[in-house]
Amino acid sequence: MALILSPGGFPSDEEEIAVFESTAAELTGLTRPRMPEISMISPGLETHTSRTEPVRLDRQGSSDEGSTEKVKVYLRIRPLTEGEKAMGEEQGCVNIQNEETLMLKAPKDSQNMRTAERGISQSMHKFSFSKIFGPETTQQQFYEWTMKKMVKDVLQGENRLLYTYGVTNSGKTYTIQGVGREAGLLPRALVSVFRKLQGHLYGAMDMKPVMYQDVRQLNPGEVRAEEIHSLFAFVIIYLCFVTVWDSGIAGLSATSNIATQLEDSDSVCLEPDSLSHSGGDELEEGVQYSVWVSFYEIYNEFLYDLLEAPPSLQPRKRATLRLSDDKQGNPYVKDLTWIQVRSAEEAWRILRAGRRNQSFASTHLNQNSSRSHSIFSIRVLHIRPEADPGQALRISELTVCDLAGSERCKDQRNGERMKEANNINTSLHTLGRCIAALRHNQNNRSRPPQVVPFRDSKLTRVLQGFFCGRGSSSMVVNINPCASIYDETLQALKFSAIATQLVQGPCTKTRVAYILSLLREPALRSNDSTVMEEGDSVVEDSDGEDGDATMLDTEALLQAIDVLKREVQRQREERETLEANVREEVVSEMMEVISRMQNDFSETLETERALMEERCEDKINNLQKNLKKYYSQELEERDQEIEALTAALEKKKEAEPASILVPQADCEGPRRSQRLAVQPGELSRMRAELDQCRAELHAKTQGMVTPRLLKLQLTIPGPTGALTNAADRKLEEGQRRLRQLRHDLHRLGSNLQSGERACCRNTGGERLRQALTAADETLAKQDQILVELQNGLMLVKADLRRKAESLERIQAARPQLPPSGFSSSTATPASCKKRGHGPAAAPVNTENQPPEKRPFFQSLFHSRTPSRKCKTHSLEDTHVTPYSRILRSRQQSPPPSPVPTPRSLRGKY
Ligand SMILES: Nc1ncnc2c1ncn2[C@@H]1O[C@H](COP(=O)(O)OP(=O)(O)OP(=O)(O)O)[C@@H](O)[C@H]1O
Repeated sequence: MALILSPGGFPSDEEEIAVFESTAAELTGLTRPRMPEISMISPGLETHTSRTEPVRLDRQGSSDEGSTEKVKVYLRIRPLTEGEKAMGEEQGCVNIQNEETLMLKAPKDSQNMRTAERGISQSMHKFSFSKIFGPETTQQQFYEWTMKKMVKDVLQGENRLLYTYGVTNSGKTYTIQGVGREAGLLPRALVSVFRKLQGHLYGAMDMKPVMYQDVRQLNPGEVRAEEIHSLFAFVIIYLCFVTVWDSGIAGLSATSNIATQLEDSDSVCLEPDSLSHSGGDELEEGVQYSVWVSFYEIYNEFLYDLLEAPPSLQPRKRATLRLSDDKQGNPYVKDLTWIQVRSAEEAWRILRAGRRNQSFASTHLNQNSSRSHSIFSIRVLHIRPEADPGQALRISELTVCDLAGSERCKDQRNGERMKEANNINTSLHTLGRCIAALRHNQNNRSRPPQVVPFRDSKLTRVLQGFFCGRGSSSMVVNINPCASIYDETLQALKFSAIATQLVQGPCTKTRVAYILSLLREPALRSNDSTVMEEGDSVVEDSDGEDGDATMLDTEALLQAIDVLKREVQRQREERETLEANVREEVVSEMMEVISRMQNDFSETLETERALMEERCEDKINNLQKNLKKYYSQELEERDQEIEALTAALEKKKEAEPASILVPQADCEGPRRSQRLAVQPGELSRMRAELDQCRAELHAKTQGMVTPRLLKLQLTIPGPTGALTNAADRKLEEGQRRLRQLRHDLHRLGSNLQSGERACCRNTGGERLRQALTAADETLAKQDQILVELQNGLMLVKADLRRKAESLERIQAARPQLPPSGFSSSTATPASCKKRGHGPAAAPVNTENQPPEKRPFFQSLFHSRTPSRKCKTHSLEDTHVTPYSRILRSRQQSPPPSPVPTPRSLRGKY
């Protein structure tokens, strides 16, 4: 935690947005949103006492306490010490403008100034108080203004609370207890009380305050025990027995040292002269007073009795006290020690003895810092011994609470101090929240009240009664004008600003008047004629609003109770009806709101949907437009390309001699060229491969022709068997190469197919596909022809073998003939001419060759078209189309090689 908790739950400086003026501080949102807690204290009216039951007494209010009177908040500024001045703490940050107004000006090194420089908060703050007391104010002056009237009120039967609040080392303890001859408020109040009660003290000890604010009639045994207890306590006090208590938390050494210091230095002088004499003129005639005191502290959210007598001399762990509620739900400290005192000195000594048990410690700001909230109470029993012996008329109380100083947790170097500071700040914070909630409820009476979080800390729980009608409270704010603790001082003043807005809780007198008015109400009495009649007499006896309930007789009071019960019942029913109506209204309003929200939501949804649809449509239209544009551009480009290719093809066609083109190739050429042009890279590669194939095919064809011719030449003169075998080998090799070529051709066909596919996607694919199918069919036909040619070849080979055999036989028959006669290149031209077909064709062969086989053999190497047979071989190599060349290469492939069927090829397309 970096900064001290703001007790009132105020926003930090960073959150401030305007000049802070205490009287205008708004305190909304400080309480938790839960159902209201019933915190009003019912005063009760019982006056009958029994000897065993606790007695509930009424608290009579004074005439000057109205329900609209603001809570008194006094500001006291302590003087700077010489040391502090020397350290430059005097920077004029605290300025008294007049008796009620204080101006704070942030010193340059303060957090407030830093935030002010950033424009987040203001550096000047104005606060209003009931009265401001400067550093020069004496203890006597301060008492006169603050406590004197409270003492008077208490003796008249009222309950009063005075508590000090401020940063540590700001002078709270000094104000309450004083130092040396500078007696504080409490010793002065004690002196004043006993002076006023001089001659009016009740001597017996048979009545004792118990619980919340009851009186217990003691039996003789209890009286004796009480006397022994008091005597024991006094013995301890008078012997100045220094009992060292171990709080179990704070540690021994600090406590014992402080106790010694108190004993040595903190001897407040109760000088009679210091108090202006005031007799007991205002006291009731015939009433005697019994004065009891108690002293306890709240340390780390535990309650410790500071007047508990030690059972042994050994230090021991202190017992904690419990908080309990009486039947009416009023909180009280259970088993708290109450000691009857007969003089101010006795009371003062008890206070001093209790202080030895209090938790003090040395902090960096205060060497003798109170680490707990200490609460000293004086209860006065008002007794009429003659008129009503053994009964207390009423009980009143003066409580003085010295709150522990708030301090920044981060300043604590010790872990225990840190824990203490945390608890102190938390309880002070809760006190601030309670005050804020009370103020909110007072300012907004028409609205349901906020929950006042009294139960959130022990401190607020024990002080709850003073804020809820048990009595009135006053607050003393102590500040230290040191510049170094300016930020903490500012927070303390903000907290006090809330209290200045608080109105005192309704006094008891108002309630009595209310009860009496109920008895006078004819409407209430109409249901019960008896009550009305008897109530009339009550009304006659009563003195309007100022009437005293104690003046009524028992019967009247019983009837009043009945009336009140009915009134309670009526109010309860009214409230239930009101609640039901409110709930109904809330529900209907909520339903309206929900339906309105639903409609709004549907409208919004509809609008959103329309908007989305519109956007989507726009997007689709844009997309369509773009696609259309893109594809039309693409098509245009393709068309242009096709046109260009067609033009180029036609041009080429015109340039090429038409005679060398096969019809199929003629019709297919341009289309294929178109495809090739579409895929220039791929098709040029294929074209190159085709050319290569063509070259190879040509070479093979030559290779095949040559062996055959050679064979024909050699069959006649040479050993025909060897030549035939060599020719066969060559033929087989040629066939193998042909197969390879066929395979290559097939691959090329696949490539062409993929190229065509790519081409067909964007161009007239269907037409191309049809053309290819037609080409395939042509290919198939050519294959068929090829097969036939293969068969023919086989026949030729067989014929050749036969011829070779006959040649051998002839040679065998004519051994004188030279064997090289036919094979020599110098063979007689006559013999050659006889054959009519060049040197390769032997006359025997020609004669033995079946006449129909020759065209077949020739067709193996030439076009089948008779009109083109006249074309030379050189033209075949240079001018035939690639497709016709491929076809021819297929025709030359041997029969065993797999021939692709038209069906299988078609399937590929
Ligand atoms: N009005 C004053 N005139 C002279 N001295 C004062 C005055 N107020 C306080 N002092 C001195 O200031 C010092 C701190 O005062 P005190 O112990 O009362 O502070 P405190 O607020 O009770 O601190 P803590 O909360 O830590 O207990 C003491 O030495 C006290 O004597």
